Amino acid sequence: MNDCLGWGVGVGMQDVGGQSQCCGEGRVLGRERKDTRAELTPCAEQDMEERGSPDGDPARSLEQGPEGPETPIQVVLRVRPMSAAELRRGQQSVLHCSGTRTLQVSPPGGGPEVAFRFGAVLDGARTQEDVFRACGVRRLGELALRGFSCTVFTFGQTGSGKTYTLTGPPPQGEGVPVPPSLAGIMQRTFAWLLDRVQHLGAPVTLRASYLEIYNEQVRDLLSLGSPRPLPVRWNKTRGFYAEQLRVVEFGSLEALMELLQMGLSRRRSSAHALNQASSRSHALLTLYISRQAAQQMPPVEPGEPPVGGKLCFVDLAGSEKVAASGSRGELMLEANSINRSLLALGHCISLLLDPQRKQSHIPFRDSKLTKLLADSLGGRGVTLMVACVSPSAQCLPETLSTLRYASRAQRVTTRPQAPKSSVAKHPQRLETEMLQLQEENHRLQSQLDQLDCKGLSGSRVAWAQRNLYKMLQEFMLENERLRKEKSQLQSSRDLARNEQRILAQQVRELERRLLSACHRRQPGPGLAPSCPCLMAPAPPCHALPPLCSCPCCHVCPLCQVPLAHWACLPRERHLSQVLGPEASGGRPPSARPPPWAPPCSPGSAKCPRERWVPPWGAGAGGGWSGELKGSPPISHSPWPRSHSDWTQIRVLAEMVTEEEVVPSAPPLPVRPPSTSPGLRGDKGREGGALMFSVILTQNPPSPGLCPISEMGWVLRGDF
Ligand SMILES: Nc1ncnc2c1ncn2[C@@H]1O[C@H](COP(=O)(O)OP(=O)(O)OP(=O)(O)O)[C@@H](O)[C@H]1O
Repeated sequence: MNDCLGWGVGVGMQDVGGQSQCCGEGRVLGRERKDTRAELTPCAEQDMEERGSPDGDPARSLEQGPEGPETPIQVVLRVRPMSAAELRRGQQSVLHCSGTRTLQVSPPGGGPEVAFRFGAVLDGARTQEDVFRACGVRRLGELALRGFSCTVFTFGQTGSGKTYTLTGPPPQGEGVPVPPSLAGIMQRTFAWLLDRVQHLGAPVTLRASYLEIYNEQVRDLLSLGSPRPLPVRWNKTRGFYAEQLRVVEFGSLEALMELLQMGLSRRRSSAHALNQASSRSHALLTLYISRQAAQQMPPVEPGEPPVGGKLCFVDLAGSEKVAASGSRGELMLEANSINRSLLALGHCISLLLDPQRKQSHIPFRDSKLTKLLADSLGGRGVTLMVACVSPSAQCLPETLSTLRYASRAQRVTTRPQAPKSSVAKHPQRLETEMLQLQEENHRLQSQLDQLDCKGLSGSRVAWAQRNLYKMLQEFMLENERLRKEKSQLQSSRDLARNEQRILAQQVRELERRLLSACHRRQPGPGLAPSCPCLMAPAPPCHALPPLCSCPCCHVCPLCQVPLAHWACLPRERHLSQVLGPEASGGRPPSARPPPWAPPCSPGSAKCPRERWVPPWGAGAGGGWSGELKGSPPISHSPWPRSHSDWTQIRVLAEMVTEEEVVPSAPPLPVRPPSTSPGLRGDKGREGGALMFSVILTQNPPSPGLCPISEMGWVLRGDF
């Protein structure tokens, strides 16, 4: 039997050496796909056909563009014979091959028959050699020699004959060789390839790698030491690949067979109810074929694929119902891992069927298996799938599942493309590629940054939320505290304003009384003071004769008691200091300095010998700098010259504040300031009443000139 499958990439059987190996009918598979796409088609008797090159030379196809034409995954169905155990149990066969491409399923109990159509259907009577030929693996080998990336993978439930199909039965005992007739597709392909290479007459370098995916870990079956997990990486030129995978160069069939045996012996397998030698991992053996002598080949950069084509054999672990296989413990874990990765593979295949989805995201990254098969399934490879099923009625559900899976897979297309030798690249193309790579690098970097931001923003958001909440709480407490403080300050301010108002009244009253006292001492015609509020004079007070009975005079200016009940105890002291002995009955203030007055030596020029005269009254020798607006200046000096002057100010200040005022240093006036703090008399209200204001600024023109300024005491108000 000749090879029976062909590929739309133009698997011309003109070989690399120019010899024709196989002639096909030249029917385009694209046209045939219409037939093969039908998942359930009426049975149609058709002989297995040889299909050769539809398009001729693949190199010509590649000239059509950067990517080859769309090529469907080829699917061959193999039905193994009933096993001895199944026959013993008297199980029926429910599968019947109808021609070379159609499988009929006859459910037990007389249900409706269903048929599946594939590229080739091989029943249990077919030999290993038949399978090898029917699968057209030699054509794949030719493509690999031309630089294409080709994959053969077996698929099916556990015990359906996948490993048998690819590598033949396991040895029956130690040292018992497997008969050559039972050799699987792989050994046959190896033999063909080595023979082919020998007859090429051109240098070819062959290398091999072998890995398994066991419990989602990639392990190197050809590693020098014990297999250890390998990371799966991706780059643009190579796609997904297992990093640090050992690639072994070989030059003979024996060497390659040894590598195969080495890998098979290392691969994980166990016994369960459905298979005595069940593979517990997916195994991938890859042959790298380079049309250059090893010496001519450029050194392989890390992450760079070996130059040339490749031929990959994938023996998938079987899907398994643990209830049926009776797997427990580790076996069950393995089964779960196997089923998960097969599910991911099936998902990718389903998505690849949708032409629109194919352009978008296919979740190859969902498992190591789909990563490593990404190029074979949806990329630039040429792919053959051998679906294996058991004919037993007991396996029918799994068999139907495999058939549906395979039917879907054969609708998946790839765009085979031969990798170019890096040395043959045109400089301009290299430059373009470099720019593309740089662009991609930037894009990936920005994606990574975004991911970082997102990834970090999640934790940062949580952190910020926690901290913001704490901060908010603190702010609320602070706010509450500030509110309380503010309301306290406001009430203090109101109190102070009240106090200030009262003090102002007191000062006014004092001024009036002082004025009255002065008038009494210096009586003159027509000088009787009139009340600023123009009311009639009030009855005499027990301390001072009130000037009037206006409301502003109803409070004692000294002790703030209503005048009618005035019993001001400190008035004597105040009055004696301010008004002199005539009013208080004691010593005059000038002769009796207050206790805070700075000491002065008798006879000193600065010693206040004269009696203090208020600015509004003529003084003998000293005076206050305050000016009486609207009146001629009374003071001889524009600035207080002596301690007594300041003393009087303090007395006034004390009377205003009702507190003792202690200057920090005695005043030493040197020169009059340009803008001096002072006591200004102002003619205030209508009616010509006298109003005075004391403005004591905190910024004296020169330090030391104003003791009150030095005290930092500021009083601003109307008197
Ligand atoms: N075509 C066949 N002819 C004869 N025996 C076969 C055939 N196919 C499979 N067998 C036998 O069936 C049993 C199971 O086969 P195999 O181990 O290849 O199944 P499998 O699909 O690889 O199972 P698993 O997925 O568990 O590894 C083996 O004993 C094998 O020799």
